[in-house]
Amino acid sequence: MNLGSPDSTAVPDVKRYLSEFLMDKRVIDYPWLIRKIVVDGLIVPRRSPKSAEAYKSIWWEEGSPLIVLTKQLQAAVASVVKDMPVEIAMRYGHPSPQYAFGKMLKENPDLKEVVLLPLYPHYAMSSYETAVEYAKDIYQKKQYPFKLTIIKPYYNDEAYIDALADSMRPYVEQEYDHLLFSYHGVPVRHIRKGDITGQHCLKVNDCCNVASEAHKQCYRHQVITTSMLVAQKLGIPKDKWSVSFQSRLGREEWIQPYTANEFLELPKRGKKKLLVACPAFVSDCLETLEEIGEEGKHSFLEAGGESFTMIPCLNTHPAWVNTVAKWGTDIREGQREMAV
Ligand SMILES: C=CC1=C(C)c2cc3[nH]c(cc4nc(cc5[nH]c(cc1n2)c(C)c5CCC(=O)O)C(CCC(=O)O)=C4C)c(C)c3C=C
Ligand SMILES: [Fe+2]
Ligand SMILES: [Fe+2]
Repeated sequence: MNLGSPDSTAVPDVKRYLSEFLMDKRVIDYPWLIRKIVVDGLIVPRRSPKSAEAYKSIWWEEGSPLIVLTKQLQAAVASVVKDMPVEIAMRYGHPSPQYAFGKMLKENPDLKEVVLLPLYPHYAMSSYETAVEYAKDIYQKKQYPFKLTIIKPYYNDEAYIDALADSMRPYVEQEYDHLLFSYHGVPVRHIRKGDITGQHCLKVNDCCNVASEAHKQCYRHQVITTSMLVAQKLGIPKDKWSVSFQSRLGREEWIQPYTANEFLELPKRGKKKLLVACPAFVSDCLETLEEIGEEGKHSFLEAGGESFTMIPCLNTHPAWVNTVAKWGTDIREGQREMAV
């Protein structure tokens, strides 16, 4: 299950998509009436034409890159686990979890268990949590006869880290000055709100590096961990990589450092040949192809950078396809460590 995209790059379709996305109470978590005024009264009308232009610049003949790449992942996994049906669903737009569950059940009337893999390695209220809660709601309302098993965030899973490192290795074998892990950002408030202990996140000094139960839901801790494990696996020294956060929306403070600022600062520190990886996204999408690959590249080169290389997301990398297939078969065979 992935995030979803508009049905087309036409402004009305982008409006519909942005409204569904931003009216989600786990994305813009204001009381309903305020959310409605801010989202449908201000953000959506202002943002839709600009967003539609951005989508146009990355759209493929077959459709949105995020949807096309998720379909390609589905086909690749299905070709490995030939005896297990594989479907895709989106949190917003199409296909919905209801469509995917219904299709699987229709084609396999004695279906016993469905394994849901959120295509987000890290826990965030606005990504993993909303996808899972939405699918669970539909599952409960429709009273499907099968069991629903959900894969937990895999940000530190060995097979996931191996696959990510494999996909990045050819790039780090070339000459470069710095590797930037750019993750989708979230508001600072969401990090505090998700702290299950109520006394750890952004309260304890260097919180993300101090062991805590809070890390089960701490996006910042989880993305730092992924970056550290991948850098270790690839043998990249500490001063040659860093983490930053992109895609900020609104005036509120989001977690820092901001990727857009890093693109301006890195050349000043002599980091002129840059590699960028975006592991918050499993499939390349608007936020990687346009925000980083087009806008980000332009601003880094304008600020004195010499070369800018974007490392593709996992997409259909064979190591990732095999990992997903193995998680599915392991769960079917009763090994449940991956499940929530
Ligand atoms: C790690 C995954 C994601 C988190 C966390 C997340 C939080 C988040 N996003 C917005 C607002 C927007 N995000 C948009 C696009 C977008 N976001 C993600 C993933 C996460 N978002 C993806 C994969 C995409 C790309 C979708 C695609 O079709 O390619 C957009 C829409 C595009 C735009 O107008 O910029 C918005 C808006 C918020 C507010 C938020 C956390 C609170
Ligand atoms: Fe987003
Ligand atoms: Fe933390």
